[in-house]
Amino acid sequence: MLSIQDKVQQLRSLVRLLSDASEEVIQSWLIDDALSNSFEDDTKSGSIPSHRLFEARRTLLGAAGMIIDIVQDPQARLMELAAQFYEARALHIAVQAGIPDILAEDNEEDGGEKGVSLEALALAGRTGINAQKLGSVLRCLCTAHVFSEVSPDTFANTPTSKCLVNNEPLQAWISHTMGVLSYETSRKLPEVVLDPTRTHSQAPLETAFQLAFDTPLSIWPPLYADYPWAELGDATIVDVGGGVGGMSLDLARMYPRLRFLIQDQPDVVTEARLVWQKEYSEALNAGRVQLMVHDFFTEQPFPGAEVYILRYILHDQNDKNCLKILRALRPALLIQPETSRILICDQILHTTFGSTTFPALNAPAPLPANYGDASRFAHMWDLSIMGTFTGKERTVDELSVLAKKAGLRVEKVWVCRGLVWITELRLGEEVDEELEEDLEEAQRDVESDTEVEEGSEE
Ligand SMILES: C[S@@+](CC[C@H](N)C(=O)[O-])C[C@H]1O[C@@H](n2cnc3c(N)ncnc32)[C@H](O)[C@@H]1O
Repeated sequence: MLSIQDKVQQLRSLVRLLSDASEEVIQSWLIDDALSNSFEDDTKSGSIPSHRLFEARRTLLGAAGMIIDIVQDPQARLMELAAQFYEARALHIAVQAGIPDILAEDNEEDGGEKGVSLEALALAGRTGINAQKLGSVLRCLCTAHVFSEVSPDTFANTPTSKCLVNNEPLQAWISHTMGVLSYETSRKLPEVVLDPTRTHSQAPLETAFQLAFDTPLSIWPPLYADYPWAELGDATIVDVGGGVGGMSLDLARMYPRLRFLIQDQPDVVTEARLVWQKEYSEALNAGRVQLMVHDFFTEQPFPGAEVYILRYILHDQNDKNCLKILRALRPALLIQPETSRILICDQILHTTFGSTTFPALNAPAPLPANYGDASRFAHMWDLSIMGTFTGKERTVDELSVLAKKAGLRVEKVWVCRGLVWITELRLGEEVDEELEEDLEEAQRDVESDTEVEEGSEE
């Protein structure tokens, strides 16, 4: 329990941090504006902030989150947290009803300042939603700055909701990926986490997703600026479990010298070929891009490449499967160990305690080591993954352990200015797999003996 003096000191130091970080943000805005690096664009999702702005923003968010925690009444804060899904539901509804687009359409000539009346929004040809209920939904979101009530019962877009206008991918992500898949999955999460049997299951098909959708099936649902791709010259990139090659397609367009080999399961490779024929047939016809069926749990058939990408692969898998995937890749690094690398592209989960292996990643005190509020989405996403795949987002310390067990090592964490970072692995010391398996088996024996003994005492 903090003494009043400690609280006073903490709050003062956080407010100073907030003020310094705000000044950094202002300076970045002014520099961007002077360089006419469209200020408007910087408020839109997807644009990459400067390193300075990225750092200042996460410091600001982390400090603001801590200030709220210190200042708010704990019971009120917990109640707010417990009910936060209503805000998310309001956003799902507003997007599903097409509110941002309607507000933009009706306000084209006056730049959106005047707003649209609730009555007009509720019309059958627009949303057809009861005006009073729509008002409650929109006011909930106004409170979170997503829309603004510019005069009584009249609403307009804000810079935040403008980001949704004509933005089909983001609208689909909010209304479908989050509003249906993740929301329904999250409803079943307590049933899995609190169930004495299900809580221990690592089976990919025994998650909250299967419960939520009453299905035995699984689902399979960017990083181009902050890794030195251009320095790779005409290197070959093997996109392991590359899907239809979305990441390779973007990189191939941006870096015309790079070559690609996309590997996936047979059906996906067939679909990938159609996608490439439509999107970038020249690369396919010139042999710059090749497609190949490969099961990533088996030894990599294309050794000696400079880069092996694993994007959104490991976070779908439990530790045992990750180890299999990494071990299957290790022999491919033996041919050119000084240049070959594995790039893991996933969110790096950062805890409030911080990393012990990569302390440079930790935020400076008094912020939580993960920049607190700046990391909230990563942790929510971790729960979403847990509910869907029995996979997990991992910390760099957890990835280091996996890498070591696979005879690899973490060379560097590339902090990309977005949600997904790149963890670069290089060849490490060979691990005696048999010895490792013996040790694991012995450990399992000890654990089961202990369970029996505990059981017999009861
Ligand atoms: C979440 S998707 C990621 C796709 C791609 N890396 C991306 O970032 O867009 C996972 C991919 O792994 C592929 N996959 C699943 N099991 C596989 C296996 N055993 N061998 C190869 N690919 C596999 C799936 O078909 C899917 O394309």
